[in-house]
Amino acid sequence: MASVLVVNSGSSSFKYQLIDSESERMLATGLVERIGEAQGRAVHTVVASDGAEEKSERELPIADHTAGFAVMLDAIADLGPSLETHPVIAVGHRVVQGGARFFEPTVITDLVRINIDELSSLAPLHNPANLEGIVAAQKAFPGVPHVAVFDTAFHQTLPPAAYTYAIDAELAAKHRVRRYGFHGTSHRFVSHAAAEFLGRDVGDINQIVLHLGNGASACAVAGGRSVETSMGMTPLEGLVMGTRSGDIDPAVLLHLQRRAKLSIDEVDDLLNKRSGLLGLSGRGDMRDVVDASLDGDADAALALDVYVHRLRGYVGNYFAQLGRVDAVVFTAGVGENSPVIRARALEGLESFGIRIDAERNEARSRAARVISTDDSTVAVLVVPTNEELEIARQTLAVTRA
Ligand SMILES: Nc1ncnc2c1ncn2[C@@H]1O[C@H](COP(=O)(O)OP(=O)(O)O)[C@@H](O)[C@H]1O
Ligand SMILES: CC(=O)OP(=O)(O)O
Ligand SMILES: [Mg+2]
Repeated sequence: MASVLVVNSGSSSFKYQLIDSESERMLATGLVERIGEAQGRAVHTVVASDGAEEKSERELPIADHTAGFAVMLDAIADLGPSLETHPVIAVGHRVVQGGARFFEPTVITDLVRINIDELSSLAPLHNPANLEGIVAAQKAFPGVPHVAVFDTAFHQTLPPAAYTYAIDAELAAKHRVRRYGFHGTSHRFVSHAAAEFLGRDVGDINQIVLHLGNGASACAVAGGRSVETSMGMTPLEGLVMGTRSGDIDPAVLLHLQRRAKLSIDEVDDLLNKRSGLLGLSGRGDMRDVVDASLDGDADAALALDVYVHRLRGYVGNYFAQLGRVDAVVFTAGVGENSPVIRARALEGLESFGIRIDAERNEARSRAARVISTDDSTVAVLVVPTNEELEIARQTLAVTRA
């Protein structure tokens, strides 16, 4: 039974999944992290057909992504699954920025690699890392097609009114400054899964999808098409995130450069890596912020207030953009696991047709579920995302076409 390898590369880490190409079952998943540091770490989990998981962990220096792929291959050889029984027939890569060039999953040729590299200026934190993963994976699996699946692709349907920044039009066009939107693979997967759960045709309903992970974005999906989303030219715009500020008055950056004498790189680092929940509370992980707030930590409480305030603003905005909303859907780490954030995001919105059922919201489950009351006119759902499965599907679709 053939398999597809899905790779999601970050700057000093990559995550992977091996997925059976017929049954779509996850055969193994893993994480190689702290690449380039004195001590790296690799976690490999084999998933048996009954769902039982066997996890193993190694600490060792991992010089670069190529070395990381060798570590992954060793783990697979030592612990399974057997690549003789499950030969890898294609590799799917998450690529964050596809610009205005890539709207579809794309087989990676030399030219495509050059284009992804060239788009790095529009996603300086993500595309260089994605490319490193591609180069290393092509070395490790030379004989099979490699396919890039772009975070931006689902948002190709944004209307000009949603993707245009109100700045000098010529300058913007010259430097490709516009909103692209991200997390599209997740928004596509989740909006389709939500429609299926509701027994509705995705083309017939309007949804607000809230992808709340480390990175977070909201998406207004009308009839299966993205019509508005909260991330912009880069994944920095929009919601408050683990370490990213989200929306901010651009004049703040100018002020900090002039008055605090921060360099451009320091401002970049501040907004992307030292802001959001981390900047406000000293904690970037939502679980820690919620716990600290329950312990009476005032900074953590304010961080939550700011996070929820921004989120509610986007929900209201997208109600106005869509006119009619059939479902609000929570997904990703925070969206799937935090009843308190879900409740606070939508409390007091009865006049919008939203009523959360407290008991349903608190119930723990890994399956798609409804958390609104039966008389809520808008269905509120929790739908687990699965970007890797979506990437595997799109990868296979391209290679089979
Ligand atoms: N039970 C929980 N309550 C609140 N937040 C949670 C819970 N479980 C996970 N999270 C949060 O989810 C976030 C990670 O989401 P995830 O989608 O895995 O991120 P990413 O894929 O972007 O790395 C973290 O901030 C983590 O704290
Ligand atoms: C695009 C983006 O923000 O991705 P992530 O949430 O994985 O950081
Ligand atoms: Mg994620």
